[in-house]
Amino acid sequence: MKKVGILLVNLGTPNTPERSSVRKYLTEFLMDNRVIDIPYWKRSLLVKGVIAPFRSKHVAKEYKKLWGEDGGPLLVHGRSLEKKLNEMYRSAGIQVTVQLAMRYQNPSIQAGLEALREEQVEKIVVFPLFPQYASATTGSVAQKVMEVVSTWQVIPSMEFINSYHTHPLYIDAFVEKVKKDIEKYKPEHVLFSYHGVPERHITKLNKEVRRKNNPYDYKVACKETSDLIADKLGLSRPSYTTSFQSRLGKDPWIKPYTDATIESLAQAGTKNLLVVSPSFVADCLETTLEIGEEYRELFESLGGQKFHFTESLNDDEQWVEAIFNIINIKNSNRLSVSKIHAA
Ligand SMILES: C=CC1=C(C)c2cc3[nH]c(cc4nc(cc5[nH]c(cc1n2)c(C)c5CCC(=O)O)C(CCC(=O)O)=C4C)c(C)c3C=C
Ligand SMILES: [Fe+2]
Repeated sequence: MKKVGILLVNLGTPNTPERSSVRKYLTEFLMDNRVIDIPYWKRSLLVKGVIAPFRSKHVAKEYKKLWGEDGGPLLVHGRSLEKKLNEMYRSAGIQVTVQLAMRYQNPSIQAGLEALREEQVEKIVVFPLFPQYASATTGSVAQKVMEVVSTWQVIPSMEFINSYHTHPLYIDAFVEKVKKDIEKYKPEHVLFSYHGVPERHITKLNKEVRRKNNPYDYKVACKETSDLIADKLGLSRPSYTTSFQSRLGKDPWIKPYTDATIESLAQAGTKNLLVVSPSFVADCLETTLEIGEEYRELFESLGGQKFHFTESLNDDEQWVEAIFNIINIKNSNRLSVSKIHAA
């Protein structure tokens, strides 16, 4: 069997929670033309002149709330996941090395790939920690990985797992967590809140892949994930909703927006709400603070009484096993081209 390397990739984290590191992180992130897809000169003015210098103050404060001895939440959860997966392969007697990388800042994709090359792996499986495909996340990770390996003399066999938003093991991992919270809190309504993207991203992508219910259309994919989780929980509409959070800037993002949805739910008399965020497989600023603090305050200010949030998958055993089985090294070893789990 070929020696395989797995590159687990999440979004990124500043090196420290200080404003200067956060500014550097935001600059690298938002200068990616898959994230802010406008001409370079405009993006440069906007990001370097406005967003990074101003936003870094507030974001640094937010990171400081969640920063621990071992770094920010995405790094801490990612390292633990990496360790547990390495142990799982070792105990299964499969020769695999798992490396965590971040698309922006550190540990970098370049360092992760080079560590795998040092291990003399013959094949690399890239597993983005983004279940739903988006050009801004999964697409950007794939582009960066290709940029790095394209400089090598020997390009190993590569597999890009570019979507797993309907994979039963990913769905079940969330179902188990939400089921426990439903039993505990007995919410009247479950809100599935995903990170949003600008509408323009989806329009561009749908010009490229012209398929009904295109699985790479992020909005379609998020709704499919919600429906699958809801179905397994025995929930039916209107007792659950899908919405989109974390928008940035003035352009229209995909709707409905989470804040507007929470407002409507509260105004319609919902008192007990559970929020689940399946686009994040690790807790981070956008879950713990945006949902756990901002949206809680919003709901309560409009008469809501009980606001609950389901923790993400982080390094749960069930999630570790799910990744192990989604990647399925024994089968994937026979393949040398990209495999799409969603289609
Ligand atoms: C145009 C801007 C952005 C797009 C498009 C975008 C897409 C996108 N992002 C994630 C996942 C995460 N984003 C996170 C933080 C974050 N996202 C943006 C902007 C865009 N994201 C910013 C500016 C930030 C930084 C924080 C802030 O300023 O609000 C994070 C959390 C990082 C952490 O906590 O350490 C994640 C994860 C997805 C999945 C996605 C598209 C589908
Ligand atoms: Fe984001």
